[in-house]
Amino acid sequence: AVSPPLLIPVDIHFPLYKSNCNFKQLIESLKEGFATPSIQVPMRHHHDYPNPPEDKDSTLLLMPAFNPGVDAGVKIVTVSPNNGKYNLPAIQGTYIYLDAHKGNIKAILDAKSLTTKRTASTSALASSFLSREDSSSLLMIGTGALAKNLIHAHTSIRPITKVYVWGRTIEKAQAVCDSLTNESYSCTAITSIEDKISKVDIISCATLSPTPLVFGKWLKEGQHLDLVGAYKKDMREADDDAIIKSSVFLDTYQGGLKESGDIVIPLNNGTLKVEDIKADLFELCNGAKKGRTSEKEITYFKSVGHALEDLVAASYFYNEFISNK
Ligand SMILES: NC(=O)C1=CN([C@@H]2O[C@H](COP(=O)(O)OP(=O)(O)OC[C@H]3O[C@@H](n4cnc5c(N)ncnc54)[C@H](OP(=O)(O)O)[C@@H]3O)[C@@H](O)[C@H]2O)C=CC1
Ligand SMILES: O=C(O)C1=NCCCC1
Repeated sequence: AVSPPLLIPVDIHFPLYKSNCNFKQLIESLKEGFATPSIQVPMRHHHDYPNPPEDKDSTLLLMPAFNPGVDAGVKIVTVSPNNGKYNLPAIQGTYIYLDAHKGNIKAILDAKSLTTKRTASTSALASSFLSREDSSSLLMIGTGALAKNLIHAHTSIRPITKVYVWGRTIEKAQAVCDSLTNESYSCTAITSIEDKISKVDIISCATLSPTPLVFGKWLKEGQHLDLVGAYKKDMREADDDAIIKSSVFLDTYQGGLKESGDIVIPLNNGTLKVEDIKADLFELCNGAKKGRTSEKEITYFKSVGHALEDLVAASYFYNEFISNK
């Protein structure tokens, strides 16, 4: 008898992500994914656990998703919020990408890179529905692993000519700008959010801040706010006034309504009602609901991350790997 072929999973690491991420294509794949009803995503496990050597809890996320007959996967990531002081990323982990028919493991992917690419692309997908089409300036708040990817993703879908970066230290903001060479936009490190925030079209915020950095009093008509950090109920990046002035959208109702202080705090204090939330990405991508409806509207997009994004991105990078072998 002939034994079945040994299926050896491929190992996908940082260099492939770096050289093979076409944001426009990944954004389009995510749009198709959010409009594909067969993909199933159970509520993720979100466990906060004490981290005695630090003064802050860490978080463990277990994120499965499956597209029956096609593929499946599960991400295991930790968030260690004090890692900046050890020069380590806050998000680390692994993604196991599976064949959904026979169950074999097709690939093991580095989850830090997978997460930065898919999260940035998801923000840009939301922006494609929510920001003004003529948006020409972007303020990036945060200088971590996501910052550069968010800049690449946002600039891939809008005619942005000016990017500003704010971080807790100007050196880190400058380092983000220095890493963006030969781009079609200028990049300027800034020392005060307040100085620039009212003058830009898109504001993207990806930090570990427990308290708001974006205040509604600074927001102007027509702006789009992209909030990526605040992954726990006691964290937030924007205040109640930002909610009051905006049309609110979520990545998904499943996680968005439960996990982030940017939504849970205003829901609990009565500033926001569930029925005020305009749409999530499933509804925007399948055409059930509209995004921006006027030039003057301020749009507020809050993401916490969803396993569908990981499955779609794992499939994208797996196919890139196979076609570049
Ligand atoms: N919505 C989603 O789908 C996802 C969300 N995330 C979240 O996005 C955020 C950014 O992720 P990532 O870039 O990978 O993380 P990094 O650890 O690489 O970077 C964190 C950034 O946050 C800054 N920061 C930390 N504390 C504060 C504070 N109190 N005020 C202002 N800035 C602060 C850090 O500044 P400094 O360098 O000075 O410490 C750094 O710029 C995290 O909260 C993460 O959990 C991540 C993945 C997916
Ligand atoms: O992968 C995700 O999704 C994450 N969401 C919130 C914080 C860390 C990672």
